[in-house]
Amino acid sequence: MKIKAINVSFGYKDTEILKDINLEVREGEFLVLMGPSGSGKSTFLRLLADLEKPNSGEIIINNKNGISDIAVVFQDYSLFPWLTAEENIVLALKKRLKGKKSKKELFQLAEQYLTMVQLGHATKKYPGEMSGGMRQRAAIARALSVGSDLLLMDEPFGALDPITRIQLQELVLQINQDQKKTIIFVTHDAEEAIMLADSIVMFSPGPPGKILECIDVPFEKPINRNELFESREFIEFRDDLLQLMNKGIFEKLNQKEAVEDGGGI
Ligand SMILES: Nc1ncnc2c1ncn2[C@@H]1O[C@H](COP(=O)(O)OP(=O)(O)OP(=O)(O)O)[C@@H](O)[C@H]1O
Repeated sequence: MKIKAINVSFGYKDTEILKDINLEVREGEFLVLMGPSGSGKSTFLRLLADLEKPNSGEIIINNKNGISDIAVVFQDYSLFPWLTAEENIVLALKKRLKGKKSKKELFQLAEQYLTMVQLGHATKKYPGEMSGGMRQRAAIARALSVGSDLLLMDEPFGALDPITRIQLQELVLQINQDQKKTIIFVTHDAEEAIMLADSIVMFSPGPPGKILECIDVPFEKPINRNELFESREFIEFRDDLLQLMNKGIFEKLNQKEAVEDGGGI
């Protein structure tokens, strides 16, 4: 799985949303996208998932399994509410396996995916009957069942309580490591970014959003969360990351004020 964005720009009508995005993602890499609201992170995921096309530039995704669908997990809405957990997964499997498996085999496979995310006990539950954490586990199982090497995740844990969030971070780290999936993950949370990422891409405030910097995370996995959070290296790294994000925001605010002052003359 190789992913490359070359001079990618994208906009709606008269607004440029992303400008000159150049990025290369290694096979098996856990890449985190950070940046202020409106910097185009979700839009960039939509481009990677082929839900939008760039206005210029090129996105190259070489999916070695030959799967054309790319799995996406959003903060919400990744499941059909009128289907049970297992039916949601069977639907994805049906699309992928196109008549190669019997109905019984599809349901068995769905159960395996749900067991993988510790939801083996909840196969018959509807999304509305599950907690937020369970829904996101099911959404991850559904995404895995698509069979793609690439998993795109758009603030998937933003609405979860801290303990569930930590449990699900561990789950995606395990998926990245054990199943060698390449993961591109959007978050606003610096600690989450550092825990998960091999590298972090910081977007500047849009529009148009640009890549401000690409930073390698210097902490070796597996990370002991408690030890890391108490270390000076971590605190300094996190503060630098937040400073980089704030620098972009302040520059943007200053530009805006300059334009408004100029406009008042
Ligand atoms: N369908 C659309 N039509 C026009 N503009 C849009 C559309 N979708 C998004 N935008 C604009 O594109 C810009 C980038 O939005 P996007 O959701 O990609 O940002 P983001 O960095 O993911 O933000 P957040 O962190 O708040 O999720 C925003 O200014 C948004 O208003």
